[in-house]
Amino acid sequence: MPEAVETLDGWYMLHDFRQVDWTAWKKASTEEREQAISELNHLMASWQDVESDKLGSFGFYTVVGHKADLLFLNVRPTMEELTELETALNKTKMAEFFTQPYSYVSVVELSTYMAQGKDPDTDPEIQARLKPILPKWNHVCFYPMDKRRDGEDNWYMMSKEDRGKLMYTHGMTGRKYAGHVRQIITGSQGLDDWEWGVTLFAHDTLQFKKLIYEMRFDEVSARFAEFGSFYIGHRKEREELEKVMHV
Ligand code: VOV
Repeated sequence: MPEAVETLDGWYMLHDFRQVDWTAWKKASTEEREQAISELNHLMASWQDVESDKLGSFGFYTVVGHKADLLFLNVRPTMEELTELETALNKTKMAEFFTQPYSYVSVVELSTYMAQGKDPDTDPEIQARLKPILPKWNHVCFYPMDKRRDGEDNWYMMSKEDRGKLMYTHGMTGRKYAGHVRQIITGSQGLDDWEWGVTLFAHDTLQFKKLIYEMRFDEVSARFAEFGSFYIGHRKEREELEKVMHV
C-alpha cells in the first residue's frame, strides 16, 4: 500500500530573485547609488555574520538570462526569519530599483528511504545536511519540481518499497557527480507552488547539464518528474556588489 516516507526536515530556505531597473538606477545620483550600495552591503554583512555564528547561511549570485538579475539565497532555522530578512531587503534604498520576478520558499528535506538506523538528532553528518552552509562553489542552479500523478505514472500510488528502489538508482547516478555537483533538496508541499526545490552547486556550469541529462534516464525522473523554470546564478562575494552595480 502507498504510504508517505518519513522526512527529516531542517532549515528553511528562501530563494529571492531580483531584477534591476537599470534605467532608473542609471538616472539615480551618485550619492543615491553609493548610499544604496553601502546599505545593501551592510545588510549582506549581517547575513554573513549569521552564517559565521552557524545560525543560517547566505549566498549572493548574479543570474543569467531574462528571468532575474540577482539571487539572494538565505537559509534559516525558522520561516519567520526568512520573512524578516526579505522585509529588511525590501526596506533598503536599493529595493527601490528592484523588482522581484520570482521567489521560492521551502525547507531542507532528507527522505528516509535509505535510512541507516542513525539517530538524526545526534548524527553529525545528518545534522550538517539538515542545517547546510551553502557551498562556496562558483555556480548555482535552481528549479522546482513535482512527482507526476497521471494514470499509471502516479508516484503517490506506488508502494514505499518501489519508490525506495527508484530513489536508490537516483542516488547512484547522483553519486557519480561527487566533487562536481552538490545538491540541496528542499521540500515545499504546502509551502510553495511545487513539491520540491532542487538547488545544485558546481564549479563548472556544464556539470549541471551533464547531471540533469543523465538523470532524465533514471526511471524516477523519466516517468515521474515534472519541472518548473530553471535559474542559473554565479556566486559573488559581498564586496563585489559595487562592481555588479557599477554603471
Ligand atoms: C549531486 C547529485 C545528487 C545526489 C547524490 C542525489 C542523491 C539523492 C538521494 C540519496 C536521495 C534520497 C535521500 C535524501 O537525501 O532525501 C535524493 C532525494 C531526492 N533527490 Fe536527489 N540527488 C542528486 C541530484 C538531484 C537532482 C538533480 C534532482 C532533480 C531531479 C532531476 O531529474 O533533475 C534531485 C531530486 C531529488 C528529489 C526530489 C528527492 C526527494 C524525493 C522524494 O520522493 O523524497 N536530486 N537524492
